[in-house]
Amino acid sequence: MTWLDIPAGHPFGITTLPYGVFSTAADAHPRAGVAIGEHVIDLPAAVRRLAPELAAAVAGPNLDALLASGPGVWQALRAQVTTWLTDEVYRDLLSGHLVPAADAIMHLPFTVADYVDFYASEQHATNLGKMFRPGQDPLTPNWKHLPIGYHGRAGTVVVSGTEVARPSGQRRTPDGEITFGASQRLDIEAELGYVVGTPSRLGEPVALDAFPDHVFGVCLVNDWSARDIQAWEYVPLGPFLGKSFATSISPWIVPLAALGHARVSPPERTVPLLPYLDDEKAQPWGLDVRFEIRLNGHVVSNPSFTGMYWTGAQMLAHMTINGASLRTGDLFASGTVSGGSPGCLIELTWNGQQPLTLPDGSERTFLADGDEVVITATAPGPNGTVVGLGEVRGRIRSASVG
Ligand SMILES: O=C(O)/C=C/C(=O)CC(=O)CC(=O)O
Ligand SMILES: [Ca+2]
Ligand SMILES: [Mg+2]
Repeated sequence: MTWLDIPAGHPFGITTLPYGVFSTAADAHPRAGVAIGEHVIDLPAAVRRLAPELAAAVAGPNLDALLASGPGVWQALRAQVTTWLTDEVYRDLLSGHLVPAADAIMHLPFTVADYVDFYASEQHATNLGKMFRPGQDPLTPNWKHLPIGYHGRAGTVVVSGTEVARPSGQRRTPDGEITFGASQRLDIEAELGYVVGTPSRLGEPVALDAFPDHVFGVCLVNDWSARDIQAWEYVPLGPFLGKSFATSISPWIVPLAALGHARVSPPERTVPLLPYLDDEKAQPWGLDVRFEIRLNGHVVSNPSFTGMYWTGAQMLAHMTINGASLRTGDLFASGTVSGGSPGCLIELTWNGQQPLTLPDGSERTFLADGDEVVITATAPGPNGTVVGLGEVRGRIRSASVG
């Protein structure tokens, strides 16, 4: 129990303690913070006062130093923050370092090194296969042998709240004409992102059970996708400009330590896996995370992460099995989460053939200029608590070209 007044069931209760980067009107320096209820702990200031031995890990304008400091420091800092918030002794000292969350301006929390996007939902892969490759098996022959992924564009990862300009590019019309212009099929993709802290050495794969030694935590990802640009460009090298214009992430990174109660076994594997991916005897890294997607304030879908075929540990093991090294700040995303209900509009409207009707009477197949999408998610915490993953929000503005 914390001495702070937090409404029961708050997604940022004492069992969450996510890390982000904020500034305020009074102090414009971006710095690390921990969200607790309707407040943010000014972490560098609190640590200088209460745990100076950890000061180096929370210094600087972002979470880069904390990510690089490794699991020992991550555990020590989380234990400290928990003690400050639960032991009355710290009440007066810590109160001076609490900022109202409403005053916090959130920034991109870490320097994104490499960005990789996977394709780990069997439901999503099956549906997209049917739409993009009609007449073929929806799942490609490799799908159940390895987590398929591609390298994205790290420099266009933006923090929640950043406006997204509608991309322009080449499309092919149904009668085969090649045209240029603003995307007419702009979509969302609700995903879970994994944030790498501890780097690895070139030439040394990261085994399944080393996942928590390297991954600091998770965030929410909206991998904006221009389906018309994507459908024309993607053969044979995969997604390119249809997905590289912007990827939004939530401002709060929830540490893996907060997700202990959310861990579940992934679905039964119907195809035997090679040893480096075989997690049958390993600790399971499936996660019971429930998403909610709102379009202009209206809930349009509630996908569940729980049945994702591939786990984060398998994605990491696969990403490094060739000896590719990890850097602090690498971000890898799960791919669209479409368990139970879809995590993108192309599935929700079945390739634009079944428009959604919003409560204001307007219809949507894909996103219109001015539309705002908010993705939130929660996971179960200990003793019936809720661990919130916060939100990733973005509004579409009109194309600047075309
Ligand atoms: O099936 C395809 O050709 C492509 C599908 C996607 O758009 C996949 C993607 O970005 C990964 C994902 O989010 O699942
Ligand atoms: Ca994606
Ligand atoms: Mg993207």
